[in-house]
Amino acid sequence: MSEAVDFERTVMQKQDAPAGECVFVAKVIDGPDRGRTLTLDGAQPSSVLVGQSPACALQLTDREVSRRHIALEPRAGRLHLRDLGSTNGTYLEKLRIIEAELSGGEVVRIGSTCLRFDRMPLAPASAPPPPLNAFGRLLGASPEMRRLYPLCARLARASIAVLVEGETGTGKELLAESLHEQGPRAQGPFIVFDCTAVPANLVESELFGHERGSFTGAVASRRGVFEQADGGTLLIDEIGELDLALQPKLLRALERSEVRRVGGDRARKFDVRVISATRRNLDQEVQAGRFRDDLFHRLAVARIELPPLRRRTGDIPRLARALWSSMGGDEGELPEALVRQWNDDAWPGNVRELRNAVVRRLALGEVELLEPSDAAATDDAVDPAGAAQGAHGAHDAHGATGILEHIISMGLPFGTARQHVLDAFERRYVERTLAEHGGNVMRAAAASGVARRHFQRVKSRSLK
Ligand SMILES: Nc1ncnc2c1ncn2[C@@H]1O[C@H](COP(=O)(O)OP(=O)(O)OP(=O)(O)O)[C@@H](O)[C@H]1O
Repeated sequence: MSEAVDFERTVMQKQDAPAGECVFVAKVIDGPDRGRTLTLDGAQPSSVLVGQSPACALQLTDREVSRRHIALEPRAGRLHLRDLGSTNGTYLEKLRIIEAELSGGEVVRIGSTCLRFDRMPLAPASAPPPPLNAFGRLLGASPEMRRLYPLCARLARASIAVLVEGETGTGKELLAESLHEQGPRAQGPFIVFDCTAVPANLVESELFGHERGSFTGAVASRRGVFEQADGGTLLIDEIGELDLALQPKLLRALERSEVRRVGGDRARKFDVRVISATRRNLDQEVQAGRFRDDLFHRLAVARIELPPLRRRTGDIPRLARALWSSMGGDEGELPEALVRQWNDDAWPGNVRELRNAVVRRLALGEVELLEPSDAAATDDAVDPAGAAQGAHGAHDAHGATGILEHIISMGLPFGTARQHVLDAFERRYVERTLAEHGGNVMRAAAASGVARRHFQRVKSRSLK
């Protein structure tokens, strides 16, 4: 392979392929598994794998192929191919590739195996996705979301372990909760454990519980999240962050359906459905030896990958309007121009970021009405760095800077100007937090980290 050209990160894409409903067939045309095929019809819940591991949809015996070598995912008439950090690389003709958009007819080499990818029109018998606009509280009518719903419905009824994958803010927790709510365990508890939310030395006792005196600070016995979730569902969030040393203990607990509290000697049985979620690419984590293959199999009996918001065709305006109404906004008061602007934004924080934008708009309406050109002029003068931000970050900065500029330009004495800024901040903070918590003062106070009475006082003062 001396003549191969290596790229740091390469996205190959043929320009001439027509989009549309189709299936892709991957066929091994050379190598020890010659003749084997894999059909990808887009009905898969997430990307499918090719490699030596039993987790792979196309399992190869080729020793030069990594356990998880490539991932394949049909996307809008093309096949997205991703190398999963393989040892020997993935080659399209002589180019070593990291990612590629295939449109059919390509031959890809992994190890000593050659795969040919053919694209075929979808048989007419294949029905279009059913016209569902949501699964539980997870909204979205894009084809990318709709194709997940039938699987979600089936998984809700089952009790098998599910791994939910997706970027931050794509709704992994909401999906897990919806799976719980739509299934037979709905009456049981839904417990969320976030592997990043507690210090590393406490993760074990949070998961499995502890007995009194088992470590400094263990003043009382405590049930772990498995015991708490008994009869219901446990969401283990950010599973990719779980310390390698703890992974065998979790595996054992799942295999035996029992936990032993830290410092305890009695095994306690549990009846829990486990859903795990991750922002990381767990295939790559397994490949890199940071996540155990056996635990992965236990957790990922089924996999669902939530697409990023930017890939959900038509969902941004729909979600914006639905979120606006659900938070008490009057229909028709969300300006079309703003919805169009949002539709063009990238939303790296996905639905969470869009939701926050809607909340902000509801609470701060008139501030965000600043014309972008006026705001940009002000912003550049005050904060040159602001101009370098992405469209979204810049937009965020304009609101705050706009208020400050406005107050400063009033020519008030320092003390009075500062008081105005504080008043404006308090008013907007209270409005926004209340809007985020459906007007419930108790929950808004808890989210703000202050006592309810204090929050109520600030609210009375600032919203009078
Ligand atoms: N499809 C959706 N419909 C309605 N609301 C959604 C949807 N997806 C996400 N949300 C909302 O966006 C916010 C973020 O969702 P969630 O916490 O489930 O994302 P996540 O993928 O678990 O994020 P993270 O990886 O950062 O933990 C929540 O307020 C959730 O209710």
